[in-house]
Amino acid sequence: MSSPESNATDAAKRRAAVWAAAQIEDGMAVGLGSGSTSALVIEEVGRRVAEGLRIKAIATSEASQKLALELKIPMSDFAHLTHLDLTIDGADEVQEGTLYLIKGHGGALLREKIVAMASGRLLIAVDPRKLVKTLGSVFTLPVEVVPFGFETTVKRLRDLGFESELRMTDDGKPYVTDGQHYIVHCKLPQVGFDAVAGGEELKGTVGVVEHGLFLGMTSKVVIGRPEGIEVL
Ligand SMILES: O=C[C@H](O)[C@H](O)[C@H](O)COP(=O)(O)O
Repeated sequence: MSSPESNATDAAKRRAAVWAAAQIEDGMAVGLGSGSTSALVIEEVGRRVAEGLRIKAIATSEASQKLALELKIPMSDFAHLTHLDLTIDGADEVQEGTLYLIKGHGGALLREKIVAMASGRLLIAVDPRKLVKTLGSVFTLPVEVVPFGFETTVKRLRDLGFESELRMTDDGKPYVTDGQHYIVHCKLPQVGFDAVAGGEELKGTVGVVEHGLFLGMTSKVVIGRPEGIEVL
């Protein structure tokens, strides 16, 4: 049985998701995010498509693509669309003030970043637990790495000062992303961490494909609250 707390979180996610999906206009090219909040967005988009909304969409993960197809959302790809009007996605952490994000705990950060970068606007839908004062205060930072020589990449990340651990599945194997890479979870220093400089350092590390810091990319954040929604 689900707890009152998880029911409240689910309701908050749904409220944010419904508001976010309502921002899509007829004729738009839309990026569909990944994770549990994005799944609610996709459900709502599917409902609107069934009612006649005409859009083309690109998904940020195999799971979101599958759900969108089941709901008969017209899906496209970057061979046919070079620009998206709006992407709606979730986040693991949203830093108050800067709207900097940590993303990727669902393992989808690389495609999410590619889709967000191709998008005119990035709308993030979250429940209130995702708001933080300091990035990394609740979640680690997922960093996507090439499997070959990942041991050496983890060592380089540790040498940079990040406590780093390879993400494993429940059956003890390395977690593999949709792009066939591994994920390393890095602990962000909680004092004096410069997200922009840190992001550049991570990006410049051999073996790193991408990291889950989304900086200066967010247009708006919608937070589902018990009494309604709040938009930042
Ligand atoms: O890789 C996963 C994504 O970045 C998700 O958007 C993020 O983990 C948030 O997921 P959820 O809405 O399930 O909390």
